[in-house]
Amino acid sequence: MSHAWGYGAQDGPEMWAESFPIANGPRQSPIDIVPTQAQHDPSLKQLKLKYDPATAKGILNNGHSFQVDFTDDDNSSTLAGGPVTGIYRLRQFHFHWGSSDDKGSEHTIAGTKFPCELHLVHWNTKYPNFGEAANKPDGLAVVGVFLKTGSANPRLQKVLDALDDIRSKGRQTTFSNFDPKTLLPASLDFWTYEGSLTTPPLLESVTWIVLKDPISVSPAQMAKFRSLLFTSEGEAPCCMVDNFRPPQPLKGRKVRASFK
Ligand SMILES: NS(=O)(=O)c1ccc(NC(=S)OCCc2ccsc2)cc1
Ligand SMILES: [Zn+2]
Repeated sequence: MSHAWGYGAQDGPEMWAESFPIANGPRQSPIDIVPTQAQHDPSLKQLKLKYDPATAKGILNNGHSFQVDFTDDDNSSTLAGGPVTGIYRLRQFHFHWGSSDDKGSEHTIAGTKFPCELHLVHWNTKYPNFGEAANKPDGLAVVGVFLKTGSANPRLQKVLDALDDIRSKGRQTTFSNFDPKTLLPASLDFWTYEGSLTTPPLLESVTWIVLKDPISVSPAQMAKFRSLLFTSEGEAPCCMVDNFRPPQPLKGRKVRASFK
């Protein structure tokens, strides 16, 4: 049975539970983060991110977003500290965005939506590989970064310039010598909670680490994201926009803050 899913009226987030019943599970993502209800946890360690630009491999339009993939056969690019135990390896990063600047992020802050959200996806090296880690409760750690409209962000430009080569679903090209740390804000203050993948298979295996501070993106740069297509070459073109899942019920989960 095909588990074809998307973000349209017929195959979007409201329909996903039909093929992926975990969509109504106890630890689904994203969520609305309410800062006044998050508890400062002084036992949370500082986030330790170590990325080697040489591990950047390629950039792919996967029909839902685009992702920059990294070689993850050693501990060259890793996440440690913060809320996690052990070492997690960087697998890929990707984004979610809207058709207009008033929406696009998956997590929201007290109901506020951002035009775009970056996800850096890591897997726990206590498991042999991503696929094995992806279905374990402590298998994945995703760092979320909000993008806020303002001045152009020069650090995004290399990624955005590559989009011309991957306009349609299935297109990919090489993407090398890139340090994703350049995409992060100055402060690594974060909120953290136990959640899931925000797209099918919606596995409840993600420790979410959502940074408090956004990075900037200009309206012209947002237009570049929106120039991508959900569709393959030869199909009627459908703009890749609004590829975000709305916030899901908290179901009693606690959100912790690394800062006061
Ligand atoms: N938006 S998200 O960061 O929660 C996110 C991250 C990764 C994925 N899925 C990936 S990388 O799937 C790779 C294929 C796979 C293998 C085992 S389970 C999925 C989906 C959503
Ligand atoms: Zn994502």
